[in-house]
Amino acid sequence: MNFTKMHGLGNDFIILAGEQKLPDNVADLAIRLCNRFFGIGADGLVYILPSEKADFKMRIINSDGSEAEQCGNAIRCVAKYVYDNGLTDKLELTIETLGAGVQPVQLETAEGKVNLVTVDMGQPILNGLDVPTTIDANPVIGHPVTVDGREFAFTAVSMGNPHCVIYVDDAAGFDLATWGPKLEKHPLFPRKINVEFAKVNSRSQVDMRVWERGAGPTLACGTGACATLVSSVLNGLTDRKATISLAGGDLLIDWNESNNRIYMTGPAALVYTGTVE
Ligand SMILES: N[C@@H](CCC[C@H](N)C(=O)O)C(=O)O
Repeated sequence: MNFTKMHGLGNDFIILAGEQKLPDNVADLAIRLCNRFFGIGADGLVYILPSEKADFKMRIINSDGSEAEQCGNAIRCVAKYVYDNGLTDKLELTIETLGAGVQPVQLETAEGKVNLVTVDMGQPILNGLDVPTTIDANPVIGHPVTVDGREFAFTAVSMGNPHCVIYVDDAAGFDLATWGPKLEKHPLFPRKINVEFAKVNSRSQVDMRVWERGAGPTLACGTGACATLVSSVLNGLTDRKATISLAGGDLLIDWNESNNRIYMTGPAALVYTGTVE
């Protein structure tokens, strides 16, 4: 198999293109290829497929073999891949996702290659049962969740995939490994959840660290950055446009007031191409 390794702010992916559909053994393949010791190593396996509704379709399989509905960093990598490899010459295109519909994407190039991508990530889902959580409220803001005797307050947001945002005193120093997996699998979250730990520094800048459903601690999460901005607006902590600073770098997130849509701008990068059996 020919593959391309790419990343969005260090959230890294194995990109496979040229297939017509996902193989039957896609979960096993993702687990094997994403393994950082016995495989190529990545947070997820991404397929670029033909679409009947959009220019391209993207499917994202987490490193544990579970399929996610959407991935903000991967969609930027897909956009760069298709342009840089001559599969399209459009600087404005559409990409179909499993759980967030068809998403319009704008590309910025430097020396003929894509370096910055803005994605229309659509409208956030705030109804608790739809995120999904087990909480029948709309929106779910500052709801308590207790793990091992420690209580956190979370705000629930779906960007096609589920997120809970928790405010902490020190996001960069937060103990993700202890609390992340327990929150990810808490019974309040029937399809598990991506967990963002955020520290608001000003009305236009937030530090965030993430424990991802199906992938663990990653250096960045695009949908998580969108969820963090939405949560921060709902909690009265930031304006509708802010920089979300992740371990791998910054994303600019803009929640448009007139159409309720979220625009994410950030880089995408090629690491290398290769072949694997
Ligand atoms: N890293 C991603 C999200 C990938 C999917 C996630 N782990 C899930 O299971 O929902 C992003 O950049 O959005």
